Amino acid sequence: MGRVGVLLLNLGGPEKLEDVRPFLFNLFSDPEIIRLPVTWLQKPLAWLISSSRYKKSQENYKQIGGGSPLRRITEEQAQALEASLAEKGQEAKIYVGMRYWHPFTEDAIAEIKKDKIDHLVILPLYPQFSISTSGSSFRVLEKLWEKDRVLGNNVKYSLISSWYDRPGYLQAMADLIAQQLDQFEHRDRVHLFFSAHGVPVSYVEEAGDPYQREIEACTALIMKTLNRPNPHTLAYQSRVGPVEWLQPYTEDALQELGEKQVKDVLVIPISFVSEHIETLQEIDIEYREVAEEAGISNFRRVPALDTHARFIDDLADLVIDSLNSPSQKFSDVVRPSEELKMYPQERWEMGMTTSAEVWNGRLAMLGFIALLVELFSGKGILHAIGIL
Ligand SMILES: C=CC1=C(C)c2cc3[nH]c(cc4nc(cc5[nH]c(cc1n2)c(C)c5CCC(=O)O)C(CCC(=O)O)=C4C)c(C)c3C=C
Ligand SMILES: [Fe+2]
Repeated sequence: MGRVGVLLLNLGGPEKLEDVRPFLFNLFSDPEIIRLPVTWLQKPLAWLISSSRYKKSQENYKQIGGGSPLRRITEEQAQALEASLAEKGQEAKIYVGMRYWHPFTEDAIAEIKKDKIDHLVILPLYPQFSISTSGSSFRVLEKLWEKDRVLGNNVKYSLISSWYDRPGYLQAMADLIAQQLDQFEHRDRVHLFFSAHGVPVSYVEEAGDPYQREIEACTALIMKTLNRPNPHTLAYQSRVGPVEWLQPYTEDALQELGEKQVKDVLVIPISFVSEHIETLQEIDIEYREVAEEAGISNFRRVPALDTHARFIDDLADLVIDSLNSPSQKFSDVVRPSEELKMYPQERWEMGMTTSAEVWNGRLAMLGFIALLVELFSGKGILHAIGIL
């Protein structure tokens, strides 16, 4: 098998307040995050949104100590995984590849080439697959493999697209939930509130993103593993922009529980395995306020898995299993197909005619001018709906 490497994929986060704006620019430049009909508009729009959003976003990062803990935690997970693999007799070097901030995926791949890795296991730290997360990182990798002969010829890879149904992951989640439940005075009446990061509805309904299906299956499996009688709800958080996202929204679902006189709520962040801004700021500060105003007096959150021993042990088993079984290719996972429509292609088939392309261009130009006017005047539709 030769030299084995494991590439942990993650989103990345700004480490300092000055990083927030370029981080947001990178994020909104990704066509898997904002799907536009014309590609040339992507960067101007990313510049516009990051320029107008970064101050609000910086305020949130200030509340959690001035930066995202994601790099530190992902590196700790990498170390723990390397140690766990060594204990199981599998030597492997672990690399971290972030999509929108340092250490970037491209830099990790440069290291992998330098270290002459023969077999690379590609493991996203997202339990469930989404076009916007694992899919986007797989696309970056696919392009690198296509472009670079050394990679294409010398580095064999095993691709893991999602792993939300792993027994060790489920058990680790259930253990963390049980530990928190047992700290409530009336533990059987606590409402378990699964909160997943949302995606726009169009990702699921038009582009065929399996994310919602996997989130729902994961919630059911965790409830089964936990084996407690508590009622539960699944809701979606972190909505951005004016389009419809998966529902129910976390804030509405909390309000509804308050109206039903529910007093004890335990929030379980489900789409991510590290603490990050959306657990530390959005849930712990913003949603806590919503809950308390709605009359939920005991509001707690389950901590993220981070380097939980059972979880890391299971990731190590997953890596070993994937080395010994046939792997999917990037093209199996992210090439547009009848079921899964990655950006940009199919949604814009109507744009394949010359006249439609011309009109797309004109409309995009008009839109861009309107955005510039709005940015500088502070008035317009995007301000009215809250995106700027
Ligand atoms: C499974 C997890 C995630 C999905 C799905 C996801 C989709 C998604 N996110 C945005 C917009 C933003 N995401 C931001 C930060 C952020 N998002 C995730 C996870 C998922 N995103 C993480 C782990 C982080 C980083 C957290 C950190 O600690 O820094 C941000 C920036 C933060 C902010 O300004 O609020 C934005 C913006 C979209 C549009 C989207 C799906 C289309
Ligand atoms: Fe996000």
